[in-house]
Amino acid sequence: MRKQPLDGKTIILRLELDTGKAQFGSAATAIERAGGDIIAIDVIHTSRERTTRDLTVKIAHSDTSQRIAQAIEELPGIRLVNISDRTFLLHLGGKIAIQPKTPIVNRDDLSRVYTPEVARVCNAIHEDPSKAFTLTVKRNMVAVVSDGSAVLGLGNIGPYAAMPVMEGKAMLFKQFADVDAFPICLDTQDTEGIIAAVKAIAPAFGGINLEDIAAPRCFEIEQRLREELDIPVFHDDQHGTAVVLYAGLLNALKLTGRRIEEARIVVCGIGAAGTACTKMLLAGGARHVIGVDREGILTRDRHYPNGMWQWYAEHTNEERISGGLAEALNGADVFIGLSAGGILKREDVETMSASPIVFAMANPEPEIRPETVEDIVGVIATGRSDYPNQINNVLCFPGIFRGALDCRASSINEAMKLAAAEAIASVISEEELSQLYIIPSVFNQRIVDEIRRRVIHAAIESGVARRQPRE
Ligand SMILES: NC(=O)C1=CN([C@@H]2O[C@H](COP(=O)(O)OP(=O)(O)OC[C@H]3O[C@@H](n4cnc5c(N)ncnc54)[C@H](O)[C@@H]3O)[C@@H](O)[C@H]2O)C=CC1
Ligand SMILES: CC(=O)C(=O)O
Ligand SMILES: [Mg+2]
Repeated sequence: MRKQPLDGKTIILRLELDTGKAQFGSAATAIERAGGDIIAIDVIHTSRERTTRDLTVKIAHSDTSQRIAQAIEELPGIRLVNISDRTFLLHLGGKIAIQPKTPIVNRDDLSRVYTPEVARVCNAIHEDPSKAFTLTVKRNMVAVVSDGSAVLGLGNIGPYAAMPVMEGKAMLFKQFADVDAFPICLDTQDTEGIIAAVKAIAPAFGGINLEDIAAPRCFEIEQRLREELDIPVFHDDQHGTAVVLYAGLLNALKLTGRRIEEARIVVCGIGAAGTACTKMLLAGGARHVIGVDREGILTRDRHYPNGMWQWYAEHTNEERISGGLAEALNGADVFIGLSAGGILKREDVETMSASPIVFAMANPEPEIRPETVEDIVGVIATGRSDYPNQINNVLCFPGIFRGALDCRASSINEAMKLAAAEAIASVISEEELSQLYIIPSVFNQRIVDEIRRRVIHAAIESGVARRQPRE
């Protein structure tokens, strides 16, 4: 079985028990019957009338916690105050913090980090704004900007609900590439409003990572910001995803003995990620790409009000195949899913060519679970950490920004993206390449350095580097 087992989840139940009415033993029995394994009990508060206890319970499946909650609700004199799981506990108070680099222990320190001495530094930057890169956090700071309109595959959940994802991205930047990143979730979904807000905050940042902004507005926002700012602006869902997908596909094609020029490729979900991935595939030589969205296959026989779809229809599906996902998949070699969870069925995969490549990249739920088709596919990958072959933009954005910041690039261009894709693919040697290992793990220590090195080289060669960093 290829699926890596999910560790049993630990939840913490806070129970309030009325003295006299409630029996703790009945709660313990109900929890065990519902599938929970009590591993610790803490008394939080006790009085004559009631007792509050925290029960740490191991569960094997996510739906067990709901069953436990229902079972407890039926017990007299016992109230379930809340259920927290370790994931929620980990999010308490957010996941990142800002730390000063030097302590302030006396007035002299205070005078230098703040007024009056800081004024000399301000004046130096006023005289030469490029000094902001050396004398402020700008040099190593990236804004992770979202409007909450296409958060993972959860859709338009808004800026507050988007924060945990953006904080997570900021953590990954720091953890993997020592880039200081800050989550900025904007309370506007207006294109001009987003552009204005990002331009207004740009002085503090050396780069802008746009995240989870829905198509088609993400295209204009990115293009305008690229034109109007002199720091890299990178829409991660487009380009980070495309870079990693391309790297993974190069290896999967090699493994299954296919050539990109001949492979019949179906891209499902023609939004931010699907569009950028297609552009990268076309630039890499793919000639038989078909795009499918909710309304079916995109074809040049139709006119689309969405300009990007119009472009897409004109540059793909030369054979003018029409219909839905089933028609597109018939005989296809590759499925690339960037759409929604669970939409691909085993019967669909059975109509593809022998040993097809299936990249089900929707998050958090892939288009199809690997265990459903692992016996009939050549390669399967998802965007998740709990399966082998994780195709996720986290493999790209830390390293590509590390490189761009270190050479103070004014933008992240096509040459740098291609360099990043080649860097990722190169981390796996011919001997290592296998069905379960077409893409390196995010924990592979070589990835960020390899991407950084090649991206800096590409930036210098293509003339966007403003500084030659030391190796
Ligand atoms: N693994 C990875 O690294 C990444 C995965 N993703 C995932 O890809 C998905 C799309 O992300 P974005 O492009 O940013 O969103 P988006 O909102 O820009 O695009 C999604 C597209 O999928 C289409 N779609 C939805 N349901 C569909 C269905 N049943 N059949 C066909 N098309 C359908 C939508 O109409 C839309 O055009 C999300 O689940 C996201 O989590 C996105 C970026 C990176
Ligand atoms: C991975 C990612 O950026 C997404 O699913 O939106
Ligand atoms: Mg994203």
